[in-house]
Amino acid sequence: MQADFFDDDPHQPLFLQLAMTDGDVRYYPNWLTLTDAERYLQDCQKALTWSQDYIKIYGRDVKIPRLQSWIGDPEAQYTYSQLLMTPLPWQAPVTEIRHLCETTTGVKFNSVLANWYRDGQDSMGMHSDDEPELGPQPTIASVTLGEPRKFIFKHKKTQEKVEVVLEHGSLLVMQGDTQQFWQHGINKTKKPIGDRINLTFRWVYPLTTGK
Ligand SMILES: O=C(O)CCC(=O)C(=O)O
Ligand SMILES: [Fe+2]
Repeated sequence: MQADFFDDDPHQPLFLQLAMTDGDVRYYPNWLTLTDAERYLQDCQKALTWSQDYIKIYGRDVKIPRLQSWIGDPEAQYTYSQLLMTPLPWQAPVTEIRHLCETTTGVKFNSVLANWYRDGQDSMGMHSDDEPELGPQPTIASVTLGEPRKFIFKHKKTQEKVEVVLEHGSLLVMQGDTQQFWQHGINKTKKPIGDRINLTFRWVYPLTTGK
């Protein structure tokens, strides 16, 4: 990973600005203390309602390779890979982490997609979080708890790749034009690895009915 370290505001945690054109991605290692990260990992595993959803690929229903939970304010309905997700109510661990994300980024979040990668065979295909309900330049705050995984960015036009290992207790913030120009994802790995929970906080604009 190529990056510059930023420490311009002593009241804000340190972050690395990833070296990439057409995008704005910041990585905050050790964003949470180890004690908090451990506690949040266990609390999220226990407290959230997890399900293995299906997505349509070429007209067929395919089980996604991870568990998910969609949480948010009631109006924050969201389509993910053609799946309309109605949010579950906020719960203690995610509400706390949401406030920490809002403090670090200076933006508000009304929903979170939680992903549970149970082992190396769980993954996330390359995609952009560019659904219309997220607006043109969404800020997405992505918190990692548990096993570190390699996060891959791929530029949509130049195919350029940028990789960053997302560590336990870290925060990744994607903003500006990042979703317009880049895809991101997590590959499977044969390494014997354990659980990772990722929380991606978003602001979802309520869908208009066209009336
Ligand atoms: O697990 C991750 O780090 C990525 C999750 C992600 O890209 C998403 O939920 O849209
Ligand atoms: Fe994503």
